Parts: sequence; C-alpha cells; structure tokens
Amino acid sequence: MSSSTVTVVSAPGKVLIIGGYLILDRSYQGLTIGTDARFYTIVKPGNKCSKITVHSPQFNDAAWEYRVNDACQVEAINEDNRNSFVEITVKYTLSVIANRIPKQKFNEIINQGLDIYIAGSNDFYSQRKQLEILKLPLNTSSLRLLTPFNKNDINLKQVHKTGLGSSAALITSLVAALLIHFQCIDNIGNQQKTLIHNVAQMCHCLAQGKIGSGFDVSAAVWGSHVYKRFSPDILNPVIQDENNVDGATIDNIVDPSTSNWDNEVVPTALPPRFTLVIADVDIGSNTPKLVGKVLAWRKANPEQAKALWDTLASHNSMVIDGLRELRSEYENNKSEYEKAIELCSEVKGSEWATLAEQKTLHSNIINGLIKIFQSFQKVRQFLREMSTLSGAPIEPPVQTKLLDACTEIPGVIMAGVPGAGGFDAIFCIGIGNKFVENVENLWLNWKEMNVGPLLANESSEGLKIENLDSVKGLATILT
Ligand SMILES: Nc1ncnc2c1ncn2[C@@H]1O[C@H](COP(=O)(O)OP(=O)(O)OP(=O)(O)O)[C@@H](O)[C@H]1O
Ligand SMILES: C[C@@](O)(CCOP(=O)(O)O)CC(=O)O
Repeated sequence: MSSSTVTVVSAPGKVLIIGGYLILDRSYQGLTIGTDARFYTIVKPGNKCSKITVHSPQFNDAAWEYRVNDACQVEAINEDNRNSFVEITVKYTLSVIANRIPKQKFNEIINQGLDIYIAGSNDFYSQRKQLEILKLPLNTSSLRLLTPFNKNDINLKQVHKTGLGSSAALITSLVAALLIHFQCIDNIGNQQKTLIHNVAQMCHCLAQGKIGSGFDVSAAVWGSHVYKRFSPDILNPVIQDENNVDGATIDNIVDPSTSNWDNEVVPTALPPRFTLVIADVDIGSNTPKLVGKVLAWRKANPEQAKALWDTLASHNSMVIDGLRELRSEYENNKSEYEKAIELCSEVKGSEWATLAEQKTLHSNIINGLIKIFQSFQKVRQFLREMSTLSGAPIEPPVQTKLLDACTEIPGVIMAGVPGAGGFDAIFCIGIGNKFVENVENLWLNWKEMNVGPLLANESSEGLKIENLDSVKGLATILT
C-alpha cells in the first residue's frame, strides 16, 4: 500500500462473557467475544505542512492537531482541547515508526501532513437520545433506521458508552492504520498483529493511567479468543517514567521478537447456530470502583478468595471447553448437530436434561448444550458469591431477576453480565434464531430497568484492512 493512498483499518468491540476479575491474574483464563460493532481509522495525506489532524466527526469540538518536531516528537498544537487517548496513541506509535523506518521516508510522509478520521459503529454509544429526538421507540428496528456513524451533537465528555470497549478499539485501529500508512508493516498477519497489540496495549495502559488485564485491546486485535493476560512488568519502564523514556526503550518494549510479552491468545468463535445479543442498561456502573472493591477483598481474605477463584475458574473452564466440544460435534456430524439445535431451540435450557433422557438420538450434542447451560448457571452463582463477599454489585439482584427471566426463554443457553458486571449491560446467547425476538420483547417490556437492545452480534474476526467505499456510510464521515 502506498503512503499516498488512503489507509483504512477497523477493529472490533468486545464482550467478555467468561473470566471477569479472574483474568486480572495470569493464572486464570477468560473468553472474550468479538462483535460486528467496529471502530474505523482512516489515514489520508494532508495538505498542511507537518501537521497531523485527528477528526472524530461523530462529536462536537472533536478535532485535535499535532506538530512533529525535528526529533520526531509529537506536540499538541492547541493546549486547551486535548484527547489523551488519541494524543498518547499518535505520539507513541509515531515514535515506534520513527525507530523502524528510514528517517527520510518518515519525514516525507510527515512533511505532507496527515488527516486522520476516527469513527465507531453506533452501538459503541447509547442512541437513546437520538431515538427520542426522532420520536422512535427504543428497539432494534429503530436502531436500524439511524445513519451509520451517527453524529451525536454532544461532545465526547457527555457521551454514554455501552461497554463494547470504544477506547481499546479506537486505539488499536489507530495504531494499525498508522503502522500501515507509514509502510512500517505491509499487511496484518500474525507477526504484525503482535506488534500492533504490543503498541496498542502500551498506549491504552498509558491513556487509562493503569494496567488492566488488557483483554479489550487483545479482542480488538484478535477478535473472539480465550485470553490469558500479559505480565504487567513489561510496561514498567514506560509507565513509571513516561516523560523520560526514549524511543529505543519504547521500541524494545513493543518489539515482537525481543520482548517478553507472555499473553496467550487462542482464537475461537461461538459454535455454529449460536447467536449473541447484547443490551445496555441505562443505570451504569463505575468499573474501576467495582474492581477496587473486589481486589481489596481478595487481598484481605487470600485463602477464602483463592478457594472462590479456583471454584469459579473450574466452571469457567467447563463453559469454554463445552463450547469447544460443540464446535467439534458440528464438524463431526453437521446434520445431527442441526437437528439437535432445532430440537433444543424450542425448549427451555432447564428442560434439555429431560429431552436428553427421552432421546437416544443427538445425545452428545444435547449433553454438550446441557454442560454449557449448567456450568454457566454455576458461573453466575459464584459471581453472586463474589458480589456478596466483596460488597461489589457484580450481579446485583435487579440484574439477577432480568437474567433469570432471559434464561427462561426457550433456546437461551447463557444470560449474564459482561466484563466487570454491575448495572451497565447484559448479554444473552442462544441457539437457533427464535429466541432473539422473544428476548428483545422481554427487554422492551421490562419495567424495573430501562433495557436498550444493541444491534451488535458476534463477529469473531479481529483487525481488518478495509476499503473505504465498502463500509456503508464510512466515506460520508469525511465530508
Ligand atoms: N469516537 C471517539 N473519538 C475520539 N476519542 C474517543 C472516541 N470514543 C472514545 N474515545 C476516547 O476514549 C475515552 C473513553 O475511554 P474509557 O477507557 O474510559 O472507556 P471504555 O472503557 O473504552 O468504554 P466502553 O467500554 O464503554 O466503550 C474517551 O474519553 C475518549 O478520549
Ligand atoms: C473486571 C475486569 O476483569 C473486566 C472489565 O471488563 P469491562 O471493561 O467491564 O468489559 C477488569 C479487566 O479485565 O481489566
């Protein structure tokens, strides 16, 4: 790809369905599912000398300008209007690029200037206000009527995010688009994904001012996968002394061949005929507060916490293994699999065991579904125990009531709180497609909380190079 062309890269949002809190510790795994809600970064040559402008056209007052000095350092032009997530990413990614490509080539591209546009699928932000303005009810049919990359007429500080990981997807797509535009990498294969991941993870930690498990950046790179975190020490040199770290040290940290990143990624996908649906709940939780409470309790009660973590981990693994086993059942016998799914999609998960007793046919598949259903019920039970013991409302009683009602719908195999839980969102996974309408109806008629369905479904694919004109509505954000 030539630097005179337009570069477009997208990265997916995520839903952590298994492993919240546990994945903060490298001993435990989690399952993160990629979504078809994506963040897009478009990089074009600019026409202003050495100036980089990043536009976020979905929001008011959302353009940030940077200058690159002779030492290849990035400086914000307007001190009063800054976006630290964008600024840190541009600064550190260009530092990595300057270390990796000839200075002359770097200067040629920088001297032309760069115009960068970023935009997220509507699902990353609550569209409640937009629907109210248009006098449309809050449901998926109305959401489908909205313009893609809808303009919100608010600034970023006022936005209600839906928990799909906007900052991780934004940073990851921006890092990848810059690396490609400067021809520091020429495609997105495995080696390149590792470099993109390492740079994006570093930028995201710096922007958030903390080192979390990093599963959201990992999902933005690899899509759906089973995840084990990286050891946080790798980022110490840059986190501890952000202002004095030199380009060579940064490059050494992110280099896939010399560094010691020990994160583990096993790409996966939900089994065939499984569908993921998501809703945001208009109450909201503060994730760092929840995490703080859980970790403080764990520290004060190490033995009890270890027993709880290990028990929860064993049920988490049973869900993950169950999903993998079902994928092989599908590969072994597609028509049997289809028949079992059809049969079970008409029946509540709690009654599949009775079906299994009656039928000798499809027994491996039905038993596989039962294993996932029952293990997930256990996962929720132990998350509620974690809630009670730590005082952090991970699956608070109002959410329990809603999730139990979802689980009563025929075809539903798992209904839970994603990620850190709380009052932010819920997800529901079912088999076949009939359950989708029934779940949405339940949500829309739910009185105790305002439950807003999103459009996103699973898409296991990670980062992608895109063609500007092939993504509906994307080209119009440039105008
Ligand atoms: N469209 C956008 N344009 C520019 N910056 C954005 C955009 N969307 C998000 N951001 C940046 O990401 C920050 C939010 O990051 P934060 O890590 O707090 O949320 P998050 O955990 O990604 O939220 P969620 O998972 O709900 O999407 C914003 O303050 C802003 O700097
Ligand atoms: C609680 C935790 O395990 C998950 C937080 O997930 P989310 O941002 O709520 O989707 C924290 C982390 O992994 O960084």
